[in-house]
Amino acid sequence: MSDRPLMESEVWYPQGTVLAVQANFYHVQLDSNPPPPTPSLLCTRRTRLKKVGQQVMVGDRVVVEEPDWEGNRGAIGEVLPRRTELDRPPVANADRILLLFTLDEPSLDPWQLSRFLVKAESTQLSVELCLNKCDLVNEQEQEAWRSRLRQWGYEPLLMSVKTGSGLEALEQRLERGITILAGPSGVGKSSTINRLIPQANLRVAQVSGKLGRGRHTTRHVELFELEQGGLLADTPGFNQPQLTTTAQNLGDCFPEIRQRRDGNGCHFSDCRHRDEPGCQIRGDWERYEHYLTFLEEAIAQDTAQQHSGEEESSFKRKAQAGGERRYEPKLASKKYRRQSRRRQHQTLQELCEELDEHNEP
Ligand SMILES: Nc1nc2c(ncn2[C@@H]2O[C@H](COP(=O)(O)OP(=O)(O)OP(=O)(O)O)[C@@H](O)[C@H]2O)c(=O)[nH]1
Ligand SMILES: [Zn+2]
Repeated sequence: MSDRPLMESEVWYPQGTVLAVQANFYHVQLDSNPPPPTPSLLCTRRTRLKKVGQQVMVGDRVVVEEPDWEGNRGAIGEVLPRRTELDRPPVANADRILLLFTLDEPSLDPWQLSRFLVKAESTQLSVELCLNKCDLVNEQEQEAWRSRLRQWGYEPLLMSVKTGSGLEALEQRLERGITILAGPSGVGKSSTINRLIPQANLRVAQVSGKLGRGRHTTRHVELFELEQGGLLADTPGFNQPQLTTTAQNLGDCFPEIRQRRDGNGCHFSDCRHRDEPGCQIRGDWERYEHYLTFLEEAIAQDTAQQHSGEEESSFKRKAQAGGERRYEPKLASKKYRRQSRRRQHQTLQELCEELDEHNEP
């Protein structure tokens, strides 16, 4: 077997990660060989990938064929299977969302934070919470918030871009995989990126110039390499994210609920945790009030969606009259069913539409 000639398909090609997409070009950061700094190649996409409609996203793991080391060029011949996929911001293989907030300037609004957390949890990526500008508040206040947020199920990282405190710990939390940075306006997202990735400014400016648009549009996403490892994507600020989780899935977005139901579940598998007998979730925990409020929103949205679905389906029946009838299986609401991938896309899509609205003139 070892004597037979090497088939073309067995030739070793380098692999890498797509950091940015510009028109039909892909910036691919090659894996550790040769380290560091790992060369980045400007790649095109093989025609056969185009033919089968294989898209290449930022964050994709790809195989680069025929690398031209002198000219720093290559061609993407294969996209490896994605672990996760967000539609908008369009990022493949993201691992976590880093939510950045502040205790002061602007002061922390628990409801707003809760909304952001639920929205972030609804992507099913892991969620890191970071509180910036801790130079503006005293130790006591910091400690009070820390223990309060622990009750919510989060271990917040307090930091200050201004003094540099906490930045090392932040880098440690981000040193593996792909992180998506999000948070309301003015909390220091740009400052954080510029501090962690000094060359980000420069690269962003170049890309923006070519594309003729600012960096704060969700259609342009770029991954920045952190010095300690890990990749960071920036998303623009937005103020009140619209919650799009179904009533059934809302509980999944609260660590307090996930934790409480790990013991004995509620008596009813579709318990909404309001006034049902045998509920294990209802009770004296701070964000229970948030849960109830968001639940009302979710129920209203579910109902609105159901109505529009009914209209749509009666239209379809008419359109198909006399033709072939198709029955689609309905998914029964299972206890704690995780959101489908489609749902995940919708959620992010909505998130991004809000971002666009907020940022584009
Ligand atoms: N005191 C203090 N101010 C900070 C700190 N980090 C950032 N700032 C200030 O906060 C303001 C907002 O910072 P940005 O980095 O622009 O915030 P952003 O989150 O990118 O804001 P958007 O672009 O609106 O989304 C700036 O005036 C920063 O100088 C900090 O750690 N301490
Ligand atoms: Zn319950």
